[in-house]
Amino acid sequence: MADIIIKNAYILTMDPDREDIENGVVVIEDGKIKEIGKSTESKADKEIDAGGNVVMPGLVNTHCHAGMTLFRGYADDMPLQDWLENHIWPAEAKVSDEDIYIGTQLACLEMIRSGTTAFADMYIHMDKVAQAVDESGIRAALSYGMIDFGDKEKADVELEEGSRFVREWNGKADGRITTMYGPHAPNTCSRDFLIRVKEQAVKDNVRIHIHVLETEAELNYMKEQFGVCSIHFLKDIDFWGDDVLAAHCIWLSDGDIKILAEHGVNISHNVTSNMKLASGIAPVAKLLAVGANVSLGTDGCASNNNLDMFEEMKTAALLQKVSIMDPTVLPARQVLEMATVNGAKALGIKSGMIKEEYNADLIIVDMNKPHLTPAYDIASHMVYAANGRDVKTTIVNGKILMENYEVRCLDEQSIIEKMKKTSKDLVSRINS
Ligand SMILES: CSC[C@H]1O[C@@H](n2cnc3c(O)ncnc32)[C@H](O)[C@@H]1O
Ligand SMILES: [Zn+2]
Repeated sequence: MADIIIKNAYILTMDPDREDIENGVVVIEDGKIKEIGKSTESKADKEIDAGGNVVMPGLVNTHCHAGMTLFRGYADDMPLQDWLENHIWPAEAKVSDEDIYIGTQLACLEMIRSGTTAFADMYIHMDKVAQAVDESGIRAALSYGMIDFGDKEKADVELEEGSRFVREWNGKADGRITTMYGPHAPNTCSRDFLIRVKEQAVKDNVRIHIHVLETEAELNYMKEQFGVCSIHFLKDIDFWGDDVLAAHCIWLSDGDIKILAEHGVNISHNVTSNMKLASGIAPVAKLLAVGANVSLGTDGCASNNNLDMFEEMKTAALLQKVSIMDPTVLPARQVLEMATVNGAKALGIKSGMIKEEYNADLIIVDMNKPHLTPAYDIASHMVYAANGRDVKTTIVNGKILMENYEVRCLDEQSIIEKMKKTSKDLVSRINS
């Protein structure tokens, strides 16, 4: 007996070996996709009639600071350095475990509502992040964000905390939680520290999540300090590999692009955050053209200001087209691939496709909407016309987290109320 059968679905498989299936079925058992096709002989405890709506892989957000929902709209309209040093970091110094817990609960709620089934996170108070992820039912690759600023004692403390977190949470929550090392960036972490982090990550067999070349200021700093850009600097210390998830990668030369592709580095393109902070335009079309694995991320809510991956898909496509003045770059299917297949590859999870034996991480998108009518091309609609509010049902690891717009795994109203109170308390703490 299977757990769930979804019938009457337009299945957007995202599997390169399998075309979309109209009027299809998806059979789910033990957290995995057991069968897909036109019909099935299987029986299940639960049947969902998709009503002709779209069933597709859940979206994978490959760069987030989930707890930063706490700072949604807190410090807008300024460049990265001023934003981080004068607003965000002083505020983060005042947050408590409980603040991060509620911030992450809200983020999970927002992601589940808008069709994200897995995300990569780098932040602080990570035990609370992991607890919120565990309880929500979502999937995540979590890392404690480490900064040493060249201070040896701080480096030891940060690496110890990063390692403790990696060991304590890897594989927890029925395997929904995996862990990574999270050195913040090449201009906030010392060379020695980055070497130690890489060694430790290899030893522990986990991946690394890092910000790279997000700003021109970082590029200039690295050239002044080390005579090379961050890409060459990290190459020289043997940091690069397919175990690395590099967020942003905006200020790249053609040579840098080649290095990233040759080393199989996973690159998270965080287009809305890059536009809001006016950090620059990442050369996504060039990266994809040389075979680099580029996925999509929202970044934190203070630089976005939401976690809607449908918005990221549309904005990523439009910005590349206009920046290169070529409407053929990043067509809808390729953007969908970035948000699903490539994202899953970046996190090292068997998700991102509707395919037998893959994790049952999938969503149902409600097509019965004025802005989705008519529907000539489903992939086009998912990228250019739909938004996160069109997601009707979200399933992760074979568990229904939201059905017919009703979130089951979290108490939505209580989380919203708690965040309203928490944000008021936090602002008075920051200003005191
Ligand atoms: C030490 S935990 C992670 C750290 O990163 C900060 N952060 C959030 N968004 C960005 C960004 O776009 N670039 C660099 N750093 C960012 C976050 O506030 C945490 O302090
Ligand atoms: Zn970030």
